[in-house]
Amino acid sequence: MTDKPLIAGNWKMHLNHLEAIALVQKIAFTLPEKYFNSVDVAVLPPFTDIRSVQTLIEGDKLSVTHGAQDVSAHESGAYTGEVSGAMLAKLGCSFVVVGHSERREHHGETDELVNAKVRATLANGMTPILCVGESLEVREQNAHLEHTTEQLGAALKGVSAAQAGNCVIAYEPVWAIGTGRVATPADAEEVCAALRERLSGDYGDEVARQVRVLYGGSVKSKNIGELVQQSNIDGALVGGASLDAEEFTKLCALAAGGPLP
Ligand SMILES: O=C(CO)COP(=O)(O)O
Repeated sequence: MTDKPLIAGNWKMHLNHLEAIALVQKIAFTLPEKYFNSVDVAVLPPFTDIRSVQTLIEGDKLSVTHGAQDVSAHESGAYTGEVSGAMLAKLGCSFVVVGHSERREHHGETDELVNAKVRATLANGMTPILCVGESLEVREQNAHLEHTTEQLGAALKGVSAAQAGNCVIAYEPVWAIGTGRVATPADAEEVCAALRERLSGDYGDEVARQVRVLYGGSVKSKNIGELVQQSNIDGALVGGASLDAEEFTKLCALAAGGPLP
């Protein structure tokens, strides 16, 4: 519903810090400055790359923003292997992906933990990119709207209207992630509209309008155009296609309304 879409590249567990620098440089080199008036572009590298990406972006005053793929629910302390919100904020992160289905599935993240991570992100002045999405089984039972809106409600428990307005929601159907099987624009729009309606019910129309709702799952340059034309889709969370500078910049340019760089 916002005028300016957000295209966020979730690199997942790919690229070391040197490869990360090369990719951000290629993106910034390929995408002329004027595109950034019409699209926000973010990269979400692994933790080990963030400092290098920050140094490059700040040093060269690039218009690309950056974030992280996860955060600890704890402020600090004896939590071996975890990274706190304060540490990420100090690295200039604007965004943190929270509740990605890969973390829910492989790391047993519950709605309660996702909620704690949303709050940890907000408490440190960053924007959560809160992921929700149904499995194929849930979709086949036609329970996808209920499932995703309940995930949203649970993740935002205790979050104020002002904080909710500063969240990004990403609808990522699990069956569309990394499979090449993109949701149809109509299917994606149906869920994104339901998520916005839930936000409106919980926080009012103004907050619901303010929040960017993204679609994620096999987004490529060939399907981004139709997706961002949907009235409730404000951009995309891109996995595989975000690792290829040419494909990713093409996708960003198309989200900005073109022409191709
Ligand atoms: O999980 C995703 C982004 O967070 C989507 O991944 P793909 O674009 O590779 O399907």
